[in-house]
Amino acid sequence: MALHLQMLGTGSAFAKAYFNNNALLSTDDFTLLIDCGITAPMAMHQLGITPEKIDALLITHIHGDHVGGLEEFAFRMKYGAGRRPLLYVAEALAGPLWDHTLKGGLGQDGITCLEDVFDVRLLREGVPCKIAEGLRVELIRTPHIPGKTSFSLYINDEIFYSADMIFQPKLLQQLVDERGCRKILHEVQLTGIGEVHTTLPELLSLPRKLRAMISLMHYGDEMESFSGQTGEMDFLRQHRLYTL
Ligand SMILES: Nc1ccn([C@@H]2O[C@@H]3COP(=O)(O)O[C@H]3[C@H]2O)c(=O)n1
Ligand SMILES: [Zn+2]
Ligand SMILES: [Zn+2]
Repeated sequence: MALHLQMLGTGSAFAKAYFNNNALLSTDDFTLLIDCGITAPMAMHQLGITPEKIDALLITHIHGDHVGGLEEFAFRMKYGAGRRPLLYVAEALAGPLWDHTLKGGLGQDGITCLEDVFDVRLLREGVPCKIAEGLRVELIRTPHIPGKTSFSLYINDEIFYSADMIFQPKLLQQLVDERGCRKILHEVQLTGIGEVHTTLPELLSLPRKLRAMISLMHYGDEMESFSGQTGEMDFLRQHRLYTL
């Protein structure tokens, strides 16, 4: 079954020309939203996508550009559709997501925990989870910021979707050599040092075979000025439909 990708946004955390780097991944009859950032409600509105049309959410880590839209999503599903959306989240993130991010806004009479607004499915690192027919996801813990637990995704045993992460060339090479990875959707920081992200020069240092598999996302407003400077790698464009 073909997998389709449509990015709600392809921007870095503070990009203004692009929405937050959130992805719609769809099979023929199931749509998963990977991350739901601050700008996700507006991006969905522009695309004519209501929360009811999304079958499940999955979050990679707790930063505003990845979870900041969950409050609106949950409220609209509860008071609009009258149901709890499916939320796939790493065991390690479920507690902090409620306690440190959502409780303040969503907490009220009748809503006292994550499970009151989401149908929570806990994911374990390294254990593939069948989310739908033709859609399996495995969490791979990848370093982002010290003390900030973050998970990249290995999808259908062939597609790597990076969370925000510092450069991990050995992981990328290993996925390709040993696990049959054929496509890499990778965050990129185009300017400055890559203290908490992967820089373009780092990705350009990868072997050509890997570069040819990479599409870039989570980039800044300066993206267009880097046209032609990314070697074999292309920029994912927000809202465009891709078949993976
Ligand atoms: N040590 C850090 C921590 C955070 N940041 C910025 O904050 C953003 C949070 O969302 P992000 O997409 O992970 O990108 C982070 C950096 O821009 C940063 O630049 N350096
Ligand atoms: Zn981010
Ligand atoms: Zn982040």
